[in-house]
Amino acid sequence: MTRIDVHELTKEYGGTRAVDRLSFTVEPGRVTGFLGPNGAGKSTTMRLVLGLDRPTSGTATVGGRAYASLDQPLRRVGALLDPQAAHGSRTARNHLRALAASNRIAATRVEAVLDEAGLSAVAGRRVRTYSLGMRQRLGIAAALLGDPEVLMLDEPSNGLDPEGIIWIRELMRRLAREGRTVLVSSHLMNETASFADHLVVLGRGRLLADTPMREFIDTQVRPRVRIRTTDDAALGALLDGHGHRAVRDADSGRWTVTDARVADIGKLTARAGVPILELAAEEGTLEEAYLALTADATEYTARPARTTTGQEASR
Ligand SMILES: Nc1ncnc2c1ncn2[C@@H]1O[C@H](COP(=O)(O)OP(=O)(O)OP(=O)(O)O)[C@@H](O)[C@H]1O
Repeated sequence: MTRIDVHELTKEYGGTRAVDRLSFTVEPGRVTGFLGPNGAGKSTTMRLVLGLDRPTSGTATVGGRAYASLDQPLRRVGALLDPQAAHGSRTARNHLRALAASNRIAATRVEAVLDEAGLSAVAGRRVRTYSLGMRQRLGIAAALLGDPEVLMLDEPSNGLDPEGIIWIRELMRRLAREGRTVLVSSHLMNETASFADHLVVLGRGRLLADTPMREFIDTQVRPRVRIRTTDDAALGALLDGHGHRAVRDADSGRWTVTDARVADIGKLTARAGVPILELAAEEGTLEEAYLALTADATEYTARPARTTTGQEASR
């Protein structure tokens, strides 16, 4: 089984510390989402793992070895870093054939990955005529070419249409099920939530979290309960009387009780005889959890828009 091991990794560009004493392990058999604000150091870390840059200090290894020392590296590690990497004047098929030949990969793999990426019908076209999504598919096909145990994909959903997004999600899940090591960076939180088992989160080059996804959300987002009644006055008084913080949305008539569990609120309202139309636990989302964690680690933020409270009545 092949792990990616990053140990005390540091990379400085001039005065900028892009990666700062970073240590984590990417395990096989699961998809690890690699998250962090713009400039957090995700791409730099991937480049260091691939030996495309030299670390200032520390190590990054694949299966215990530096990438540069791997024999036939494309058979061990497949990577998508830059979808523009293919030569525009070549056809997609020829681009992959050249890659296969230089890495002693069987030519039959070319047709297999073209098919896998949905590019068979356009494989004879020059890459310069490809859309961003098609280039992205070609980059993923190239990453899969050597049937590698380790895959590192930098924002693979970029430019993909909805069908392509579903494809890449299923592909990553399947690769993990096959026991491969899959590291995927993304800024799309809903997407990441749909495919990642585990998360590594960076902020300003440092490790902010290395945790299973569900645990990450549960520790960052307090539990909430959604509740609707025919007697708002009674419910409001009951929650208030028991020290619960609750907000009622005027449009839907739903209350959201923060920091509460559905079993407790259910018992409370049942005992008090408050009629209930709806009662549900509200799951925290990855986006909420991520924003809570990275609030202080975001270098580049737009001025927040002025928010309006609408018709919410808060208690
Ligand atoms: N070749 C380089 N020369 C100088 N600075 C660089 C270089 N590559 C990256 N950096 C700097 O290192 C920091 C980390 O950049 P990196 O691209 O790794 O972040 P990222 O997390 O991938 O960001 P994004 O989400 O925007 O892709 C940034 O401050 C960036 O400007």
